[in-house]
Amino acid sequence: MATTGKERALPTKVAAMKSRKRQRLTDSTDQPEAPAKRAKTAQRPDALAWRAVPRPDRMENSEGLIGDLEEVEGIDVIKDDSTGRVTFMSSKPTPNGQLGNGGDDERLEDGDEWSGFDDALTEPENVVAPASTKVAPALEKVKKAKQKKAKDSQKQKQASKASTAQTAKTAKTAAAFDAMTEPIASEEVDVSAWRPIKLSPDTMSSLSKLGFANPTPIQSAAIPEILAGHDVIGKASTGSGKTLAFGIPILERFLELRSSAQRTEDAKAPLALLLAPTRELAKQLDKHLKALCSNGLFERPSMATLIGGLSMQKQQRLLENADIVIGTPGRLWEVMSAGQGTIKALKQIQFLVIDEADRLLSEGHFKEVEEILNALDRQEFDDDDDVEASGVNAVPLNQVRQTLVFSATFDKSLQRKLAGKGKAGGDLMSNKDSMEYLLKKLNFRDEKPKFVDVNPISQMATGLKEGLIECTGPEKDLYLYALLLLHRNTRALVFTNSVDAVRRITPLLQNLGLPAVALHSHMMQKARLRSLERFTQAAKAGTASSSILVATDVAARGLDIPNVQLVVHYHLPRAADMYVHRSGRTARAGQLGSSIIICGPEEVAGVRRLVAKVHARASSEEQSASEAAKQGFYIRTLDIDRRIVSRLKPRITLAKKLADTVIAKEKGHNKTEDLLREAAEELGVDYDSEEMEKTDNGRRGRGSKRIANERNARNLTRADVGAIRAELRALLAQRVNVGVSERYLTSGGVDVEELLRQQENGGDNGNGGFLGRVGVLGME
Ligand SMILES: Nc1ncnc2c1ncn2[C@@H]1O[C@H](COP(=O)(O)OP(=O)(O)OP(=O)(O)O)[C@@H](O)[C@H]1O
Repeated sequence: MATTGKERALPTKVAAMKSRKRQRLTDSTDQPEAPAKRAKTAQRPDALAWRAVPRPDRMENSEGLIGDLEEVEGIDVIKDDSTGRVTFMSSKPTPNGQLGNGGDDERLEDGDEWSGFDDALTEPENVVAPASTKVAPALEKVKKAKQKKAKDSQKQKQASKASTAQTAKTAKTAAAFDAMTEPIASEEVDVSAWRPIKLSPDTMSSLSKLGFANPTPIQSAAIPEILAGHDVIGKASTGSGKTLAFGIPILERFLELRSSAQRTEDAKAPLALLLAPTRELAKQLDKHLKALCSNGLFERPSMATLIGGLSMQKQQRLLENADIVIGTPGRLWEVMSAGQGTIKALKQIQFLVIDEADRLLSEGHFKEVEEILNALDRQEFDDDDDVEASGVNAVPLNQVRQTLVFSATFDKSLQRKLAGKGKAGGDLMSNKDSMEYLLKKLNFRDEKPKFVDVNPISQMATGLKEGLIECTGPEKDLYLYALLLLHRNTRALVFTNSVDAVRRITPLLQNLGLPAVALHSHMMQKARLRSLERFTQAAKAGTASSSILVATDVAARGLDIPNVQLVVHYHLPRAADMYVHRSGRTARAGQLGSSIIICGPEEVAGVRRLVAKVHARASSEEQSASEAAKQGFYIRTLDIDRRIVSRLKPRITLAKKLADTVIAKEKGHNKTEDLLREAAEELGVDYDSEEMEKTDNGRRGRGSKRIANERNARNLTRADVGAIRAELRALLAQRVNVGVSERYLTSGGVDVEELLRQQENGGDNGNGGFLGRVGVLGME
């Protein structure tokens, strides 16, 4: 194939890239023509209008090995399969300039490599589209031509059908996030309490429309420091408004630059870069900030949210014009390193925000975070602009930006150091994935960033009540059921430590007539969103119906789901900070909520220590756990009347049988797994940590018994299953006599809370016969 002189000079790798690109271009031949749109003539390749393009950032350090890159637009590459001959057909622009000129209408159609979320979720309607498309434009154009040609009448019909379904899906998926981030109020409120912070009238009016009458403590404390230009490390309890603590100053700076016309279209670089550990949290940041900016009369900042599952090209284009960039480290690094001039643009950011900082580390994102930070800090000069030679004193990049780090939890010893009370010295760089190391890498511009800790005594929300329920391992399901029955008409989040436990408990609760949905990391992204949507919709509706989300720790951090009143730790959290984050899904934004741990008798002492540690003062980090416990916080055991719980047992037994049947049949087809499982059983070892439910102190749990149950369940016939179902239905409709009066519990119809309220108000046996003061589970 003939090539341009320049192209011949390229190394093999780049030539191969081009050749791959062209190979893909030949696909256009299998689509019907759209003659009205173009007039084509065969051209010699070297006669095509090749145009130089900048090298992707990742290739910048190629030390001259890679020659110039070029691209060409508006051509079709036709390959004759029989001769292998390739012809380049140039396409003349149509009179309205729609083909090959990067016009708006084309942009609306591209980026169709949807894989995960819907486009509407990521393309903010206020984003001004880039004037020219720099990313692989030839490929883009031909793809669009291909789409246009493909619109024959039959396909059009299918497309319109699909698009209707897609629109519905888009709206639905978007709704899941909407629900998570719904502003608290939509009526304007008096915001005079914000005056001491000295915000602009635009921001004040936004806050008023959001219904946020008062700043939260972290907002009061952090915003002035950030506005004064300091680096800030912010710690505040879960649900306390940390997002706007950094979001408001970013908006303020945006408005300031806009009004002083410093931020012209020509010199536009992103103002802020926000890193979040998960896709859900990145989307949530996006929604919170949009909500803040959407109520004012000002022009909103453009936002680009870079997360996996979406078209890279589209994200790169969004980035070109973004004021605020939000991303998960993996995708952000991918986009940064493949982009052209992206790193250079991001070096100019004025704010770098690390949200849920400790989770970034626990999610194993450290390497990417490190790459991003290194790239942002690398000082670069034009080829002939050697610093030493020129004697130019460049402004260090970290001086250009403020760094803001936020979380609800920080390691206690780190907190002490940040607060200036820790021991000096120590090898900070030795523990490479520690928070301390991250903070070192962050290269703050202040010698000492401001550590804003608005809750040094407790990391827990003030409206949170905590308690524990003591029962043996095999009784956990029973007690969970009893607890959820007692909390009918509430939104409850049940946390487990394994995906398998979620898979088992969810159908178990559903069989018992409770509206449970599952959320874990092995679910497809769309299924995760669907679960969240079902849960949040119920939560948002605020109806009397209950709603239960059974989840792994994937849901533990940051998610702002409104109106969750109860968090249950079915398994003990693996670390103290996880207890804080899980419990933080309730009692948010000044509301009330309960967090209840279900644990075995042998675990109680450990649980008490864990909870006491969480409540212990940051300054007393060196004290022993028992000392911390003595300090005051003592998590109470909630008494549940065992006689009553035992009456629920037959229901649980049947519901478990049913759930086991479904699980066993699902697994039934996997012979290898069975063989491995049985072999492991014979050897008396765990087959898989997720398959074999363990007790939380690491001892072997009920795995063997469950395998036997599953085997039995697999052998059940359809008639057997039908009989169990009928038996369970009958049981669920029956009274569970509390032994004191004709009170009863069922899975439906009876409002247990009402029942117990009556008892509290002087009904027979004021103690309820079932639970001690159930309204707050004895936690008043
Ligand atoms: N000043 C305010 N007044 C009332 N509500 C607020 C205020 N600021 C934020 N909120 C609301 O409080 C809720 C919790 O805020 P946010 O998600 O920022 O908490 P967070 O501290 O980041 O929590 P987490 O640590 O769990 O991530 C949100 O729904 C938010 O809209």
